[in-house]
Amino acid sequence: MAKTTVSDLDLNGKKVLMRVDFNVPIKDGVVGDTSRIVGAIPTIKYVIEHGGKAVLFSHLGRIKSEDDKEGLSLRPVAEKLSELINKPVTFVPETEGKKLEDSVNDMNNGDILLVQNTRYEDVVDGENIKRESKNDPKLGKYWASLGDCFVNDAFGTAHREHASNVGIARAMEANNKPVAAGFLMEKEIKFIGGAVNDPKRPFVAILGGAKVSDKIGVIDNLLGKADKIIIGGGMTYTFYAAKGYSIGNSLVEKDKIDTAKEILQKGGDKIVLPIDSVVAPEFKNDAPTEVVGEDIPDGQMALDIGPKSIKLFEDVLRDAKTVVWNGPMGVFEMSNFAEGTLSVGRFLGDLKDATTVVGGGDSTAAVNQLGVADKLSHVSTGGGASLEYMEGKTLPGIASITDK
Ligand SMILES: Nc1ncnc2c1ncn2[C@@H]1O[C@H](COP(=O)(O)OP(=O)(O)O)[C@@H](O)[C@H]1O
Ligand SMILES: O=C(OP(=O)(O)O)[C@H](O)COP(=O)(O)O
Ligand SMILES: [Mg+2]
Repeated sequence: MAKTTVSDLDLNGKKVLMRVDFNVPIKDGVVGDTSRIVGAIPTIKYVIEHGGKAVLFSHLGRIKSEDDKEGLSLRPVAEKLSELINKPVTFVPETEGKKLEDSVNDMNNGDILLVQNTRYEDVVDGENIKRESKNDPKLGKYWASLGDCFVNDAFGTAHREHASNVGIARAMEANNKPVAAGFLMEKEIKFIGGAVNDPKRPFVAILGGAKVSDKIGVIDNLLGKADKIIIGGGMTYTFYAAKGYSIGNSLVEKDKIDTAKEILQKGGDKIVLPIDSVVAPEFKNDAPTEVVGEDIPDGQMALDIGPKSIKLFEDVLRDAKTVVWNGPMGVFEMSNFAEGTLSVGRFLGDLKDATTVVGGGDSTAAVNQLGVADKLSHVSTGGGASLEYMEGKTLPGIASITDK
């Protein structure tokens, strides 16, 4: 890679600002899947073992109001990191101010500090101003002023142009301070880059999850590359709406229905949609469930693909030689809506002679829950990031790392 990496830096005694992607599943204050934390540990260890002071930044979830903040504190992640790396981790519950500055200045070589969720800066005094997510240059400049160099190891966030990745990098470069990639970033770029260049065919992409408007655009590009594109999960119902099916209270992004129509027209029978769904009247694991066909009844929401869809998808995947999967097939965090996701994961684990790539914070959690991660070719910490990288897009998080 023609990018500066952490091993090119002089770290001894330096305040090393690091962007990591610790956007991990948390339920009732307890961290679920730890892949993204574990993934960043080699770089963190390298920094502290070379005498650096590691100052970590990450986002967690999406903050739209003051009420979102408490449940999206990074404190449980600091505790989990400390347990996994077997060292104390200082957590600073603020994203700016004297306490943060003093805490950084008080660090000794080899210390680790985690700053509060960078998206706390999206809502200031109750106003949703998106300082972090819209990359307010003043914020990047402020954070950059806290350190001597910047290491970006957040591959999962590389498709975002935010203050805590691109903003810090630009401000650092403006002051002639180094900006480098971490080892996870390096590893992901190497693998994802090769995964779909000249793929062995049939090449099947599976797209699900909940980030419909983010990821629907990728399908258009994948149409030119993949032999089949399976749509599942929350992505399904925007396509159902485009086909004129009723969708009840299922997840839908209305302003993407036209995009879905265009994709269906262009893709023809390349696009494979679920033919049945598990529905419930409420977003709750103990709500009564029912399997329905392509029309979702009023008052019901579709929370998983049904058994016929699982069979259909398996038939499409059976001969595949390359499979790329991002986004769960249902709300797998609730056991009654997990079967679709777990079945697809199991099937991929058993596919013979195929390159299988699974990406995304939540999809990774699902394959780890199943214990099939070892049977896959690559499990990526990035969902949206790996999809956009495969499309051949320049990811802002990567572009902002200094060229060698
Ligand atoms: N039918 C559905 N309705 C609502 N949410 C869904 C549905 N299917 C999947 N999801 C949700 O999608 C989320 C994951 O989506 P996403 O973040 O795009 O995937 P990844 O993290 O793997 O990239 C999960 O939290 C899951 O509960
Ligand atoms: O979890 C993430 O992406 P993913 O859900 O596509 O795997 C990244 O941390 C990016 O999060 P964002 O989509 O809220 O910017
Ligand atoms: Mg996710």
